[in-house]
Amino acid sequence: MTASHSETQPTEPNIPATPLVDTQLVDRSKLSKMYQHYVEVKDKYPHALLLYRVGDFFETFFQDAVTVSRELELVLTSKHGGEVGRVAMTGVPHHAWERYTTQLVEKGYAVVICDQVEDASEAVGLVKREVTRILTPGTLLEEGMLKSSRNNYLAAVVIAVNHWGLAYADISTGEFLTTQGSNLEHLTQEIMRLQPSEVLVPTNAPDLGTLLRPGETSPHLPQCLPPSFCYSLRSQLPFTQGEARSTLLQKFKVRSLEGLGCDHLPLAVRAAGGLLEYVEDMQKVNPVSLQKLRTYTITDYLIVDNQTRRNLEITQTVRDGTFHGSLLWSLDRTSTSMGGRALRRWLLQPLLDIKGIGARQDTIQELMENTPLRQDLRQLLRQIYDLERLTGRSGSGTANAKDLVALADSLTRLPELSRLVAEARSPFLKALQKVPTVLAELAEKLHAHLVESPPIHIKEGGLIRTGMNPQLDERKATVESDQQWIANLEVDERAKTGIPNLKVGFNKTFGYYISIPRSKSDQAPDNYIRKQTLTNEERYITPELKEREARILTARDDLNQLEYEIFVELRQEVGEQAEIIRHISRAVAAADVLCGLAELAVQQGYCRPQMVEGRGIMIVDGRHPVVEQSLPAGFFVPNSTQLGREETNHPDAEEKPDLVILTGPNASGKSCYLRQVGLIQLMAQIGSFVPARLAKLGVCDRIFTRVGAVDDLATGQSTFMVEMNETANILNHATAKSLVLLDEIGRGTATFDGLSIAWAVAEYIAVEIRARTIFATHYHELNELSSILPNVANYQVTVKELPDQIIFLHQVQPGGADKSYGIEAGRLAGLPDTVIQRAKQVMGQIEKHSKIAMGLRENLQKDSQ
Ligand SMILES: Nc1ncnc2c1ncn2[C@@H]1O[C@H](COP(=O)(O)OP(=O)(O)OP(=O)(O)O)[C@@H](O)[C@H]1O
Repeated sequence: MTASHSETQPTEPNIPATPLVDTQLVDRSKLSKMYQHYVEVKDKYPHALLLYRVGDFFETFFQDAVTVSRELELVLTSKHGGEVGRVAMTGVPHHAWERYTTQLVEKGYAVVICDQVEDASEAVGLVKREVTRILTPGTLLEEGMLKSSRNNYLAAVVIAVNHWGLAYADISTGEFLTTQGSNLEHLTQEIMRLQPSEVLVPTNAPDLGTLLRPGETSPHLPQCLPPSFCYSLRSQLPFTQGEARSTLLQKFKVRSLEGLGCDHLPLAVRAAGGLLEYVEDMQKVNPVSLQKLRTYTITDYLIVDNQTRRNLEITQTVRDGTFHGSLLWSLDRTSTSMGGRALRRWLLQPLLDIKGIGARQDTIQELMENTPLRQDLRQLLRQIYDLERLTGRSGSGTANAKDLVALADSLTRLPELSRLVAEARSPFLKALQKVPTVLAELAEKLHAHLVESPPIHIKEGGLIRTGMNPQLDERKATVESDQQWIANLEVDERAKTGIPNLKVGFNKTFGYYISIPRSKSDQAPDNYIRKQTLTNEERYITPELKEREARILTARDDLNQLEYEIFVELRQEVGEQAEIIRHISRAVAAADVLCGLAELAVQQGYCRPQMVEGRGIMIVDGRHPVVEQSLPAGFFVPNSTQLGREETNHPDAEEKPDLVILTGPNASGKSCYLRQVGLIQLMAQIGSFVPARLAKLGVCDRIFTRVGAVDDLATGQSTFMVEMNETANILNHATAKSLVLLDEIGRGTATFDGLSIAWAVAEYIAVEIRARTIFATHYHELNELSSILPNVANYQVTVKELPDQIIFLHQVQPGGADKSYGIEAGRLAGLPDTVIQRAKQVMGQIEKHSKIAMGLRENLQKDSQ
């Protein structure tokens, strides 16, 4: 398709550019027709970048041209816009729009695609154009724009003083959930967990519709919303109770919200209703099918705050933010994208409910014990494509024929899957035993209609098999006979003219033509009309050929059109079954996660942790799941853990401390041990088996970590202030059911301040909170606490000291380290000898005069008398 010539003035990049760049300031009456239309569309989408199809390009003008050229590093040029003169312009080839748009959307822009909807060659006057797609970071459907391994969430928040409602949806998979809470800090945490691509915020801002890109601020954005996301400022109206309620009732065709579980949650309703309205608004261009709204409660899950998620490197490493080296990386043995996404969701939302954990464990256990079942299942799962997203694209009318074939192939695997698990006993496998017959029928129908390997384009034919539709077959026969006619023509004309290398060819400009070498052109018969002369050939047409051509092209267009219509009908049928397909997809995803975890448990020798209601954490020979996989087999030194003193009348009321003071030289393995305990607990609460010989774990309500010292330059806070903020957060929120992992506290200030704070924090946790805690420190003075408080114990990571080196044993043993080896580490690192000697001298002096520990003990004993 090309635009009519009058529309595409040649661009002249070298012209000194003072082009017009603002659609608001331009005298519209002086714009040529196409630009007038452009500006009209732009008016409707003032906050999005408008990409406008002109010939083989998507072009953008005025202020958008400046933005697009800056963001995509494209040349900014200009074009004649009519009497007004030149307007700023930049463009991208039409076939590459997805690639360029992805970059813009990733940078936080909304993009509107205005495409030509009629063939430019047939257009009378201005080519007809319409908005065919609106893309915002949270409403993507295109396969190339989404990451298969993670959900792409659109969220909406409603805040009323200290209370909040949060809804979120993944348009590509249909997931739609809502919740509400009464602590704004929880809202922040929940948004951080979800990492939404776009968050809708109702405001009374004057610039409604604005999409704030990550880091951009607005006085209309509530403070509790973390700045690292895209926020879309929306009108308040759809978020009001009345509007939101009726949007939900209408959408889900229910009389009351009771069935959706949110009738008593007004803020959750408002957020969900507002989100739905936004999606429906988009839907005018691209329909989206969302699943039925589900309501959840954040306190039903283990709370892992952002700090802990980062410190425990759950989805990415701290050092360089990569997936490789994260917990998710080490656990992921899934076979499908749906399973990969589900595992990520589970890891970010571990369970509290022992029954729920048990159901997952039972499934893993069955799959571990039944190796053939596990292997066959993994084999079969690998043949299942992304049913969730394929269904989403079908429902929204963006799936192509290849997508439907992939979907049909995957649906065909489901009955095989259910036969495979027919004898299974565990809950997640049983869920696969019944596959609705309608899906097998649908798969059969799709396979029967669609050719095995259809083209990507759906309007150019070649999609539907012969024998499915008599009218289609008739049209195919006509086209085939026409093609045969053309083929015969070449043979006939060669015979007639005696020119052996005469050919019949086709191109877009001239249609069918007869080509003769120039040397033989004098032999061209009289009825040949010369159309084009090339270096070596002459091209002709004949009236007969042209007549036939018109017929052929019409017949082909008719055929393609009918194929397209049949395809769209099939696609709609898939869309109608979206709910059922997605239901089974969720079951497949869960089985895939568990099958992967079973495989992992077998490969790595994990054990099934016994989950209990009490506070005890008992791990025998635990290992760090990631470090272990990064080291050669057998190199990781396992270590055990005992934490969580039970009430004295409890049968398990043995000598388990609540708080462990962990000391040991630099690089001996303190941090590794600390994280290992957190990761084992977290893995256990997603239902996974754990890297240990034996484990008995009381369920935790929250895991807190305070690790390392990183300057938070973004918020301008010093290392020490970050540390204190994080510590304050822990002390204010931890409970006796929490697990607290502290790696160094008080190091960012003067030694005595630091030590005093560390001491007081440890004491407060052990005495007031009684959270299960491991406190790694270089302040050996803290070892004194264990002689004062009964629920504190000392552990150390041991090393072997040789005359000129230290051997790291990585073994955690009872007792406090009596030496810090810091000076030794400095010597090994190459500090000059004189500095080392002097340091030893100074240390000797300090130790001689230090009465910190003794003084504290005396005071505390006095206090307790
Ligand atoms: N149990 C173990 N088995 C084998 N190697 C281990 C073990 N624990 C730790 N390591 C190795 O030792 C390295 C140092 O461990 P880690 O960072 O935990 O030390 P650290 O005591 O916290 O040091 P620092 O006090 O300097 O922070 C790790 O990168 C890891 O490769």
